[in-house]
Amino acid sequence: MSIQVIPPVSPPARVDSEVGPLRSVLLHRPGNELKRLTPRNNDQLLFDGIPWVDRAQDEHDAFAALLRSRGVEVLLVADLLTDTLADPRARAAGIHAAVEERRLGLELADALRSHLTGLPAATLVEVLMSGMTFEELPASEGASLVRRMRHPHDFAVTPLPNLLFTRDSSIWVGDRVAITSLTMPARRRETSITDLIYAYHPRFASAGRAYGAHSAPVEGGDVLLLAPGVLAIGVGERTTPAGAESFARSVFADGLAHTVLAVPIEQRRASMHLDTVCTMVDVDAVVMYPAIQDTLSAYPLRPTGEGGLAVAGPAPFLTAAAEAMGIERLRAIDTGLDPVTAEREQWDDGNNTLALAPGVVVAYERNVETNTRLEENGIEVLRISGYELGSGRGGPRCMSCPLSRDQIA
Ligand SMILES: NC(=[NH2+])NCCC[C@H](N)C(=O)O
Repeated sequence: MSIQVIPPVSPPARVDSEVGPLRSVLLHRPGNELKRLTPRNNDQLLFDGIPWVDRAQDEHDAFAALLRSRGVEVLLVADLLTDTLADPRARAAGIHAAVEERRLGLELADALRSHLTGLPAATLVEVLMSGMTFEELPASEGASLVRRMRHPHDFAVTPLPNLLFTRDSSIWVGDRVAITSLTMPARRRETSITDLIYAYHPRFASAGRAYGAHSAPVEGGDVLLLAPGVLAIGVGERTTPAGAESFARSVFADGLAHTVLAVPIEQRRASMHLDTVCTMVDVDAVVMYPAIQDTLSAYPLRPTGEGGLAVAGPAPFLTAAAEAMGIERLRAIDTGLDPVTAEREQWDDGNNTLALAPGVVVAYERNVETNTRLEENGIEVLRISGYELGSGRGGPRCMSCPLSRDQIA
């Protein structure tokens, strides 16, 4: 008698909330792109330090292992991108996005394109993620003025160290994926990679798109799916008011939401995204940076019958959110910290938790006080170390893009 092996079925891509049991997630294991960081370029590349890459990889592997041990399927960007580049259209598009003719000049851009076209998929993936210096270009390519005048260590293809933060470059809302529009020049090309994966990887062949080819800036770290049909969008250093407005229009037009709360956040690095100051830890609870708890506000946006947008508020965030979610109260778990500890732990992404299920979150272990208060409030905290990962200013939520969550019962 033969035993039939039934292959594991991938859960369908669909995300309706921040806390529904997590089934599948997109991560990026940091690689050689982090080795491009130097004290001269780290500010521009949005890192606050120079990570020890091997250790960052170990920490990331432990994060992925924790998720797997909890039954979450972990997909990695590099693997998906390698499969994706088997399609010649994907290769051409990836190369097109990586070669900046304006910076390289016609001569060198042509030479670089033909060089990249000839590379095997695995090497091309490496170049698309880690970039390429002028020195690394084969000597035969492009005897251009640009090449002669640039420093050998300058980048012919810029590296993408922030790929690690998969949260920001695509977002699932319901059964559709939105490719975001990233604000900072150092990150813009990341969306060409997510775009290719969702367009050409067989796994996502049937995925519908949200937010079309809009260009007003919206980053995934600013978008919280508070409840099915209710989104909060932070507006600050990254997502602009125009971005929040056009994202709202688009999710309304697609019937993916009935309310979007536009939430002003301070325009500074410490609070670059809404998820740096507030993340959901349960169906009716958030962990929030205490300093903003009383002042955070929201402009509720709703569709009008004729395809327009009604803008209300501003109203206190917690009240507006609870009303839109149809619950009596959205609890902001009081981490009860003194202002200095709160500020230190917020900086280290203490408020940036990833929910694996209602009341179960992944958090950086270093934020001892915040984690203790979460536990005192009945939240299960799964700790990971992030001493090296954290130098990019991102925690467990930033480093993960949920592809599939179960509905909340
Ligand atoms: N969702 C987030 N909070 N992402 C953090 C992104 C950090 C990254 N270095 C940046 O500045 O863009």
